[in-house]
Amino acid sequence: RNDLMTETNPNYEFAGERYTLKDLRDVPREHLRLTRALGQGAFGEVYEGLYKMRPGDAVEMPVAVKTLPELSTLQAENDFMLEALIMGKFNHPNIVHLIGVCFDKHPRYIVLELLSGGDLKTFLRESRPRNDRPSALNMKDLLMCCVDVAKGCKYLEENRFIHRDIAARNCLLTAKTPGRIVKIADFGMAREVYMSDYYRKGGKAMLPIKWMPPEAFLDGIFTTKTDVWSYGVLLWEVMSLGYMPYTGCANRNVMSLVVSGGRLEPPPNCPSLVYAIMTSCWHPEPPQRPDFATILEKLAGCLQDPETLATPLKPMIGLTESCSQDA
Ligand SMILES: C[C@@H](Oc1cc(-c2cccc(S(C)(=O)=O)c2)cnc1N)c1cc(F)ccc1N1NC=CN1
Repeated sequence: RNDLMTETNPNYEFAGERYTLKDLRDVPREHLRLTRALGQGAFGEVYEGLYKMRPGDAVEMPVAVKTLPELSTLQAENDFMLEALIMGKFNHPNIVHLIGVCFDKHPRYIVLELLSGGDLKTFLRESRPRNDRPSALNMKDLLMCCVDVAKGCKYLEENRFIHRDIAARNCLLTAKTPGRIVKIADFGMAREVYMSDYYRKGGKAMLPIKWMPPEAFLDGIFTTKTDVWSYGVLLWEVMSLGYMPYTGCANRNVMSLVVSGGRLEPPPNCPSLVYAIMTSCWHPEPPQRPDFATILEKLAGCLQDPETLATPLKPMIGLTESCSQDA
């Protein structure tokens, strides 16, 4: 544990305080049982598991375990540790809870609360109305998901933390059934699960271009208003029930489209009040974009508008190509 702290010694500043690894709860490896693989994460496999809180306990707590493979670079080790430090500092109902870490030896583990509803993008795609089954979701369900994510984003904004990768793929649900809560659950510029959403620009880090504002992909400028832009794209993902934004467009086409003022079209049946929030998040001038407190007020307005709530959900049938076809 200490050998990892020497070279780069990733101290972590959050809300004006400094933290290091010793602030994270140590989970004894022998109290952890990995049960099944959930999927490939950015670092290594992610497992579902059971954690015996106290040795004598009969009950075991379901957890998700991110693993770091033994053969990892020091950079990966530190990124992994930093992600644990980041998550360990947050304390909000709409942000995934870090239970602890096992960093005493390889493979290193990050132990998280298990959100058994799975990720938001998958949930939306599974919830699309089919002829044999009208959608199990209504407009209010969708808006409540958006409210949960906005509350998590507001907490990050208040703590001056820039997420850089707000997207449906990085949000999880406590359950698929009503009463579900959505949490922001990945802080590693996650290259989880949806590898294709990321774009390698100039060989540097993979970038989620379709969720980024111009000042970010042109000049590498990231502020809380970057997350506001991404949140607007997440709103579009939710209202389209999990479509890939700018469907069929290559990332470089999206960059030129967005720079020249092009924007995502409203998903079919998207209430105008909701589309208005999206477009306000996509203002070319970052300061002109709303903050998350304002976004929450606008969403509350949508939830009080009968016409908006009464809007039926319809899956995207014929998607209009929103980007120029030329290379
Ligand atoms: C790291 C991983 O964390 C979790 C995944 C699932 C989870 C993910 C998928 C399905 C189910 S389940 C048991 O409900 O079928 C639970 C449940 N809880 C977690 N804390 C994660 C966080 C995200 F924000 C997005 C995707 C993933 N992954 N990583 C690998 C697969 N998903």
